[in-house]
Amino acid sequence: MTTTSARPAPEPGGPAAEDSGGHAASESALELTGLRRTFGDKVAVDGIDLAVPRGSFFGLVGPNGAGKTTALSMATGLLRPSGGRALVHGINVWRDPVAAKRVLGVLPDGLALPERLTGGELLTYWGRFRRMPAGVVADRAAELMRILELEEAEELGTLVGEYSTGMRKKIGLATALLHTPRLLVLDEPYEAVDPVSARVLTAILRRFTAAGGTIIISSHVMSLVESLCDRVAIIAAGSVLADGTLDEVRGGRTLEDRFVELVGASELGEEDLAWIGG
Ligand SMILES: Nc1ncnc2c1ncn2[C@@H]1O[C@H](COP(=O)(O)OP(=O)(O)OP(=O)(O)O)[C@@H](O)[C@H]1O
Repeated sequence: MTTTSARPAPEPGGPAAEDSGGHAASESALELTGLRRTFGDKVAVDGIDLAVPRGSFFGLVGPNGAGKTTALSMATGLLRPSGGRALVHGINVWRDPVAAKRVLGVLPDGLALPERLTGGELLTYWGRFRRMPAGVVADRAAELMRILELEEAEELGTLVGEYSTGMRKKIGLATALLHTPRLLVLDEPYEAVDPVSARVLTAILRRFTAAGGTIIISSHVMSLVESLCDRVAIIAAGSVLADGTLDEVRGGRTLEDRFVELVGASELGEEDLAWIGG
């Protein structure tokens, strides 16, 4: 297990030990160095260092407001860091975003989707946007829609704007998978997804890592992270409190116990909310 230390944060796109192709030779699928983000006086992410080995299934956990979404958004080119660096397979996300996004599949928090397209149209648009051959896009889109049980909605001409929250999650995941990324970064992928679809999602994600891909998920469901992930980081107040293999971080306890121990539990006192229930 490691803990973060306060080290000076390099600037986004700053110097790195890079190869002749301009990309750092890295064993990590994702490497964050001194990554930092402030909003006014608020420090959302406080110079975190994190390395996610290739082929791992990595869980990022932390309480509400810990900085998970902010960190993942900076790591995937969606939010510009105030300082520090993010490398995806050795590619600097903020210096070479096009190359980085080629190997990245992202399911962001609160995904904004074109509302006036059907799911199938969205995948077609997305595939063309990524310059994929039309036939490949059509085949993959049809397969993803079938496996994610969005086929019926497609046949009815349901627009993405009419999708339920779980359906939006699923079509978002399909867009993340379509171009065969090497690193999937999924913010709360299971949120609002029904149990049957969750099983399908798990099978897809396991197949992805079995084929050599790397996955990073954020989640509040500790049992889910324990069952899926081989590596975990616990973050709170913008800092990494622990990271390592699941067993290193748990230290012989459950992940939830370790989480509460590190983050601190708030107890409900006898006098609190005395008015509840009349
Ligand atoms: N656009 C923004 N403007 C101002 N503050 C922000 C903004 N985005 C995030 N924050 C603040 O940064 C901190 C980290 O937020 P973030 O959304 O990254 O947390 P999180 O760990 O993903 O939380 P949750 O588990 O509740 O989704 C919070 O204090 C939040 O209020």
